[in-house]
Amino acid sequence: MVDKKLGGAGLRGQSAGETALCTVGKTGSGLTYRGYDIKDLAANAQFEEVAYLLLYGTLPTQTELDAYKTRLKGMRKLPEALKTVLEQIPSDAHPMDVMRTGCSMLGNLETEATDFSDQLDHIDRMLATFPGIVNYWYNFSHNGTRVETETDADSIAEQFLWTLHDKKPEPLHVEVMHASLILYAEHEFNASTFAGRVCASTLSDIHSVVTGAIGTLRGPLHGGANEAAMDMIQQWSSADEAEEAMLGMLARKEKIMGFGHAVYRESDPRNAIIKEWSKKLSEQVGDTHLYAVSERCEAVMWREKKLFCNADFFHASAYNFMGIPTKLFTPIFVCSRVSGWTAHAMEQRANNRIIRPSADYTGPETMEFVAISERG
Ligand SMILES: CC(=O)SCCNC(=O)CCNC(=O)[C@H](O)C(C)(C)COP(=O)(O)OP(=O)(O)OC[C@H]1O[C@@H](n2cnc3c(N)ncnc32)[C@H](O)[C@@H]1OP(=O)(O)O
Ligand SMILES: O=C([O-])CC(=O)C(=O)O
Repeated sequence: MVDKKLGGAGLRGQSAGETALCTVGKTGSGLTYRGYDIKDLAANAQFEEVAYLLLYGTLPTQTELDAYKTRLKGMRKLPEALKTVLEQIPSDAHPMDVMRTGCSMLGNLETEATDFSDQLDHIDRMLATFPGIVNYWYNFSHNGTRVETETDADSIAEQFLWTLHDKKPEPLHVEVMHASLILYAEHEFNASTFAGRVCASTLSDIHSVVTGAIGTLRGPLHGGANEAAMDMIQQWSSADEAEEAMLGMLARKEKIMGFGHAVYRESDPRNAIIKEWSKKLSEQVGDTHLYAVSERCEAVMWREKKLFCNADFFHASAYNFMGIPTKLFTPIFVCSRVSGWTAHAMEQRANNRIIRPSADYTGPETMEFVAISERG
């Protein structure tokens, strides 16, 4: 991975526009949001501070943060028509599809003005409702209960866990969720953000931007990797078993989810942070093997392939230790990244030209048209 080639297919390494929101790998393995190092943000900030930074341009003062959190708290109620739709979605649906539908339905009920003058209201509403949307559906379809989304939770981090388990979560878990949401909030021109920016560049509405981005994040090569990593590591009951299985996967040239990155060359700075939280949670729950398995996977991938854990890998064990069902992992990513997606949409709108690149044609040269009756 150290000699990663930045070129060729996938627009790798090519600039596709400007942003003032984020740098990825500018200093090798660094990540900054509006100039602030991810390590400082994850260690010291709440997720709402980071969302405010991305959406409103500066870190909030204490008064601004308090007002912002109060505003978001007041926006958690789900419209009855949205609840009705969520209740129709079967329990075996993928929660990312639920998020996609939930976002789209919200856009039908609360449509953005065509001059975008209320864009921030809709963005804040999505931030406030997304945890409730996925967990309302989850609880209804899995437990037959209609969970209250207007909770007393102090933050989006707490709101996610509260609406999932229908009770006030423990402080350590809320702290981990803040860090996790901060780590996932923004990442320059990643696939889902780029999809969102393409949509925004057509002057489409903010719910279409986010719906498209959710569909793009869903895939296992992007946000879906945290779930795929969990499915993989939970098969193994010891580090030795994990190592043997991984060597087999590598020999068969299988992709190992949660490793590698399109931009970083040597490490993903988010990994060390979530890994530390995973370790702490592992000790808290008395885990006997999952963290050890994860660490061995990391060592084997580096030793064999010089591939490193990306943000997703240790998120898998961390979320698992907090009792979060695997299929809800990527929706948490949505609850966070909606801040980055929409900050990019606003940035695109503020200086817009439709995104429409060219293609290198590889099809046949001029063909003579043959009438349908004469085709063999
Ligand atoms: C939050 C996020 O979205 S982070 C990304 C989450 N996605 C994953 O974890 C999925 C697994 N990882 C991958 O598929 C890739 O590493 C990606 C999609 C993240 C990046 O893709 P690319 O930029 O095309 O990868 P890159 O050019 O570094 O690949 C170099 C080589 O390493 C291999 N490689 C890269 N990642 C992996 C992996 N996880 N497992 C096995 N081999 C891998 C590639 O197949 C390629 O081999 P080749 O030269 O023989 O074809
Ligand atoms: O930047 C990317 O390609 C993927 C990624 O890590 C992210 O979106 O967080």
